[in-house]
Amino acid sequence: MSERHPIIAITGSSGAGTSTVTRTFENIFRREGVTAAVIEGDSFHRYDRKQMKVKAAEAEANGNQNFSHFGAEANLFEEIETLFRTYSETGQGRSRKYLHNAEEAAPYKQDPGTFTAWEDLPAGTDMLFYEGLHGAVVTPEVNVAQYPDLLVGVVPVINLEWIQKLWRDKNMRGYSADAVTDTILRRMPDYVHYITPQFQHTHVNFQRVPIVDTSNPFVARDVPTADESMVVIRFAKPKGIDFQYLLSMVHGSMMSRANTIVVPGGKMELAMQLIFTPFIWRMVERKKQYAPRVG
Ligand SMILES: Nc1ncnc2c1ncn2[C@@H]1O[C@H](COP(=O)(O)OP(=O)(O)OP(=O)(O)O)[C@@H](O)[C@H]1O
Ligand SMILES: O=C(CO)[C@H](O)[C@H](O)COP(=O)(O)O
Repeated sequence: MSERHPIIAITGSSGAGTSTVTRTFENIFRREGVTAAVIEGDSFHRYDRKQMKVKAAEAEANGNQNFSHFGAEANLFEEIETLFRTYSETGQGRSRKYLHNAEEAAPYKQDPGTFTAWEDLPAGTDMLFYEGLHGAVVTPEVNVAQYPDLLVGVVPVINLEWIQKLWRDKNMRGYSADAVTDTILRRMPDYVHYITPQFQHTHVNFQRVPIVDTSNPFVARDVPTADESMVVIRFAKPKGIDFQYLLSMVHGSMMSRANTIVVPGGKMELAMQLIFTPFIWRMVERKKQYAPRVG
């Protein structure tokens, strides 16, 4: 935790919706005049696409069919921890990008599936914003979860997560349904060991729940829309959260537990704005108290 150089981390599986949530935060940042250094978790994969194929084949030859982008061996957990620690102490650090498709790769004149060079973060940012797979990872070797001042989990129920992943990987990244299904299967042990345990460290979880039948995600043609879903929002420490205010502002919301509010899917962005804008105000205020005084 750092008053001077705060960190927000949005953590979730592939296709969970962390990029979608990031756009909501970017709107809040723009409105509130906050500059954030935005980090994409995929840039902390250990291998580029070609190397990953080789490593997966080697693992398979040694009897491991579950080598995956969710696990410790295929990611640079230490570097994520170092980035968070360095930023919280100094407001600086290094990042790069993983270029998923031709569109992302074109501006860099690189091939899809490669990394850009490591670069220093821009100077003078108000906060670090991480979005990706491992923002709250804890293993015997690393503890990434100890650093963020605000740690948000994005976790649709699993059938919806798979539908979202299948839709995005087919339509935006050019993979076949069979290839995505194989990836989901290969990643399952790492999903259980590295992805889900993070949600016990997060401060707030957003769980999208469809209210239409998603019983066979592998044949679904469309992602259930916002109107076809509800969002369960759970606060690890509800003290200080003004639920009455949220209930009055978000039409159609209700409490399902003392620390859990449920909102219609179409109100997720509004709920996020109402919940997170005051957090960001407080972070900016605390940061200002530490700013060197001029004159
Ligand atoms: N709240 C939402 N309402 C409707 N659809 C959503 C919502 N969130 C995500 N989706 C759908 O899920 C797809 C995946 O979302 P997104 O790209 O945000 O995932 P991600 O977690 O960033 O994945 P990755 O980390 O692999 O890039 C989107 O293309 C969109 O179709
Ligand atoms: O979304 C992902 C993880 O969050 C991707 O699966 C990962 O970044 C690897 O991408 P690719 O298999 O296309 O090289």
